[in-house]
Amino acid sequence: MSILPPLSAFDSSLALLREGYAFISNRCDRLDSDVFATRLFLQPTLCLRGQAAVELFYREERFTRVDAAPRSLRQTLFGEGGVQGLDGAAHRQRKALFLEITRPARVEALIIRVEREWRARLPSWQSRGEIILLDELHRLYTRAVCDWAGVTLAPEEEGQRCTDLVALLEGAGSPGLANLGARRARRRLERWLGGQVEQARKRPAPTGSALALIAQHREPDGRPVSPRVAAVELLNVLRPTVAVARFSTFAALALYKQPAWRERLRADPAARLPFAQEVRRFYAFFPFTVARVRETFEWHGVDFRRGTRVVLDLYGTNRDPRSWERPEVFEPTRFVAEAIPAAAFVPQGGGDVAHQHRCPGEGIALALMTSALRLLLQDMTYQVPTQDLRIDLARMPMRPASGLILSEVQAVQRTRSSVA
Ligand code: HEM
Repeated sequence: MSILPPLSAFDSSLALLREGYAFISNRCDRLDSDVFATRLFLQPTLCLRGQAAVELFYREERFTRVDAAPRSLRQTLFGEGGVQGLDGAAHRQRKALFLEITRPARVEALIIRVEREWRARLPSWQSRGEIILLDELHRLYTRAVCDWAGVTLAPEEEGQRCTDLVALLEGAGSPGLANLGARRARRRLERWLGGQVEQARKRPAPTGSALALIAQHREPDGRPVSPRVAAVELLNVLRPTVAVARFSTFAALALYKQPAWRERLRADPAARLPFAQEVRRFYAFFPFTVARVRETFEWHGVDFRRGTRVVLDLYGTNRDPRSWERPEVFEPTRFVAEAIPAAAFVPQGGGDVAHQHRCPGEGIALALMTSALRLLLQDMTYQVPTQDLRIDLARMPMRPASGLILSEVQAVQRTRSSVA
């Protein structure tokens, strides 16, 4: 028996595109329920929000990821055959590869490259009147992550590869032409990286690089992954690392909006981590994540029928007033003072990273964000001119409209004592 609250619309896809990040929360609030049934893109769908829902969603015996994401996302954001669509032993083996790639020592090596690249670009930023931080960070992270991953990127192709990587993010959540552009970008990127995997199998790539580890990876049956699937997995490292540019830009935006925190973070490097955590909670990237019901079961009086698509609201969970005091206020100290329940804070998914689909890139995201804060606070001075900083919740992934324009950038001469 199901006691689902009724929703009047036959299909809610247009409402989803109109309301974006707020789509699930708006309905949960209205229906006073953490679960509701609807149709999205003509498929029956259950939408979930909140801590208890997160705990349910990450039970592997309840849900599968095979064939879960809509085709339009698989052909743009994720690719076909990657870790996101695997279950069980195949998933665990592939996931172990990502945990190897994102080990803390490797993340440190990435940060060294990013900081070197950032400092090298300061004179050019200084000579231009204004820069758009989001665009600059996309370029900078593309260069640094390719070098770090062992991927050859000629200087003349940096612009196009960066544009394609960003198109995967921007096009995935949009209908029409942008989505078509993202599909084309994926085909170009997979061809390019598939070629590099084939090369790496003949003449090994730098030891320990993501390219080398992925090229050498074996499936549970002992066979190597095909060059195309290897390219999908390499893109699963490059694309989201470039995407952290958004979180770093939001960190810069939060510094601008919170001048008192600016001073505090300058004086106290340890406060930068809780600040970055609050940026991940307050601003957002992935609105939702998706699975399908493995076998029919009942939860809170609601039927979860086998095969039904289920969408978990990450954004709404991170702002759920039952878990967060004054969730609409940007307040980094909540990450210092309070013990945060794991299922309440899910900007990059929940559950256990080795066994479930939680993002393996949280260490990279936090390290890149705290490094961006360090560079913005210590290595440069700049102004934030008047501009359109509004954030449109219907635009997925979200961004400040202007991309955050910085003007009058000046490099700060570093002395030994200024390096923290
Ligand atoms: C902007 C920062 C990032 C955000 C917001 C983000 C968010 C997410 C989310 C929401 C998921 C899905 C969780 C789920 O379905 O349960 C995910 C999965 C994943 N992320 Fe990230 N991520 C970010 C950065 C990274 C980075 C830097 C990497 C680089 C290694 C990465 C690699 C992956 C992979 C491979 C998966 C699939 C994991 C699996 O299916 O087991 N992500 N991410």
